[in-house]
Amino acid sequence: MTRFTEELRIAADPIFNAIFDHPFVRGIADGTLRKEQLIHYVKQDFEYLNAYIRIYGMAISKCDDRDTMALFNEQISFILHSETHPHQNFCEVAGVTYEEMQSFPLAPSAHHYIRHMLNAAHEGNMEDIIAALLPCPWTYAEIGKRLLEEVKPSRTHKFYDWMHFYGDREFGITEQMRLLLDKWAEPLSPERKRRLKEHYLTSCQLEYMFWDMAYSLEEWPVNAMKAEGVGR
Ligand SMILES: Cc1ncc(CN)c(N)n1
Repeated sequence: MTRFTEELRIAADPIFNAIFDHPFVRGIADGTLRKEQLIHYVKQDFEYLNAYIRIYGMAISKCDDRDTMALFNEQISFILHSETHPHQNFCEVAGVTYEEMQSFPLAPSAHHYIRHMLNAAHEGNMEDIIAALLPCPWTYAEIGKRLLEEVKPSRTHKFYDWMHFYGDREFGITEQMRLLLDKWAEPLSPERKRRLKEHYLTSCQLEYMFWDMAYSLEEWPVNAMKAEGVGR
């Protein structure tokens, strides 16, 4: 029998392919990203990962077993203490400090993505939360692995650390989340499974939009938020 999460991955294949071909991901491969694009990405991703941590916290509040609590707790720690490294890589290439990149208002696509995950967490159960969170590690694990295979970066490649960080690691958490989602989805009705697929595919689309936001330096249409420091 096909795993539920395998069905999700198959349905998302065109989105994964569009992400691999996106100019930001191509720019990591050939080292051609501009300073402003790296800066926009880090500012937005810092806020995105803060939200992701909070959503793990919401998931813990709905948990009734210690193993799952421990998994989410480890992941929070991983984001806080390790996922700073790929950000540092982008900051070094852009010639800025990480501290300067923190606490900026959200751009529209980052805002949309965070609100989508928060909605799933507020309105749904554990399986809704995992379905919305899963594309985050899964897409990056595949991007990292593909880039390592394609580029075979030498130590002097600008984004050597970024590629190794994601290419070497993220399949572990992806597989652990997949096992949970497969288990929780198994007894559910076709209607509920459709809803989970919708959460997952929407997050995949928003992963694409996040890359696009960073590449195009996306901002709100009227510049009235930045000056006020609002928009999170
Ligand atoms: C938007 C986004 N998606 C995924 C990842 C990888 N954890 C990330 N850092 N940022």
